Amino acid sequence: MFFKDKGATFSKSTRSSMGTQDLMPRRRSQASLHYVGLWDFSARTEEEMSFIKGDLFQVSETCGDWLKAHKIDSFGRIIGEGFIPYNYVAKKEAVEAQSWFFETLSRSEAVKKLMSPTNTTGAFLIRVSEKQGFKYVLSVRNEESVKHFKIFQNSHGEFHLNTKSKFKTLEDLIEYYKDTNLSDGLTLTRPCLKQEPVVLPISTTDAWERPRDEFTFIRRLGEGNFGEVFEGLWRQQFKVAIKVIKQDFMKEKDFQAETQIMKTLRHKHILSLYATCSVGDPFYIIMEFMAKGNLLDLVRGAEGKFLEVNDLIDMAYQVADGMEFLESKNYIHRDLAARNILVGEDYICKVADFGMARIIKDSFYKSTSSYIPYKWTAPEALQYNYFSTKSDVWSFGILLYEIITCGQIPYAGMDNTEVLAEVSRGYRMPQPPNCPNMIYKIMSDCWKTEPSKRPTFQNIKKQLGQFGKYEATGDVH
Ligand SMILES: Nc1ncnc2c1ncn2[C@@H]1O[C@H](COP(=O)(O)OP(=O)(O)OP(=O)(O)O)[C@@H](O)[C@H]1O
Repeated sequence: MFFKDKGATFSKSTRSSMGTQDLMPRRRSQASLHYVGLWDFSARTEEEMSFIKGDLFQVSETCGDWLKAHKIDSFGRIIGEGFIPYNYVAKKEAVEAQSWFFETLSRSEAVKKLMSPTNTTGAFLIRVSEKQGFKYVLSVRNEESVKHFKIFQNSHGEFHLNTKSKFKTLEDLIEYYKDTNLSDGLTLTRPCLKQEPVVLPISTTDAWERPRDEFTFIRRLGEGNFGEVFEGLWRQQFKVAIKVIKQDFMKEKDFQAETQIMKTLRHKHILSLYATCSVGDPFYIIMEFMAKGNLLDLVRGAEGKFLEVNDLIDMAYQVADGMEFLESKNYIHRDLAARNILVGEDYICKVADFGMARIIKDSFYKSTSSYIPYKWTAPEALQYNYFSTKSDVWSFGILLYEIITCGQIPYAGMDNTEVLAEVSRGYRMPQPPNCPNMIYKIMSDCWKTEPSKRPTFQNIKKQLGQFGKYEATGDVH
């Protein structure tokens, strides 16, 4: 039993199951931090704790996606304890608890959220920017478009859009621009509506290896070299993607080890792996479902025609963000390409299919040339099987080419053998029409023969982050 008595410690089994998430970077002691519930949450197990919006908590520890917390009343007395999902709460009195604060959100995600039919002109949100020189961006709906304003912070900690009007807090800035013209008569009205976050059906104590009968197949989404992918439901309630891999292709002994690592790689721009079914044939890999499918089909299709260069670069930025994370974990993808980037609602892009190369039998992956993505693979990887983060950087250059050309096949008209021969002789694809010089420069740097001369993903992300149009208000900063 857990949490029946106030002050009870977590049971051994709970702790050991948390151990699977110990590798996650988020686990740390959080003694006495106060949190507030943003949504109602119903506990599904004894370890979890139900709460309603507005409830207060003291969080003592973070364990992956869960917080170990005490519920407190307005006098600070403990009235309950258990695990709560991190995305249902925020630090009290912190900007995170505000309805208009959306944390790290890319430009295209902000646009999609604000353009949803539930919002009208003046709907706004504040998002965190990783770009240099400013920390926050104010994104505001203006009829059928969205305007983005940089929020600067001076050495006194004051926030401002221009040099005239400065504010102690972001709340003050928002109140001011509810009555004051931002640009062209635009003022702030209501915060952009937030969607309730999703909680995994898996609890803190469940194992990652799941019985097959927990999954129902809905429809086939596509087929790759090593199996099919289906949209499905987990325990009849939670939408997932199920990758079905035939055992013939699978290096069984590496499967558990590799998927174990993949499960710990949690990042906004990395596709989440939820569970596996590896008892019997075929194997299932249960993943996050991405409503808009793969990036290559998206940029080639009808929606691609409406995407502007800024939107395309924003997608590349998101991929670079995910890859920077894998780079920081020294994790090599080996098959980075637009077909392996998946796109969700709000155009969020996530790097997928990482680690697959390691769980597919070498006889299929290496010696069968039709499975080798020649046009995406760095020369040293093709010739000497030398894969590294820098060979991923090479592939990113090709992916950037695919994105900016809305899905053209790289090295058009050349077959695999010609590509290898030409690239080894120093040939590189020319600058595509409509490709900004700075983007072509990044591509060319990714394709340097000497791997160490190629940029890091951290650097690529920084360069891509320089792009983006911002509005000016009043006295331009
Ligand atoms: N998590 C997911 N959510 C939504 N659609 C997905 C998901 N995973 C895959 N798909 C769809 O299924 C298709 C096939 O995926 P799969 O990973 O098997 O093949 P691939 O990436 O095209 O090729 P391969 O992995 O064999 O090199 C994808 O192109 C994509 O459109």
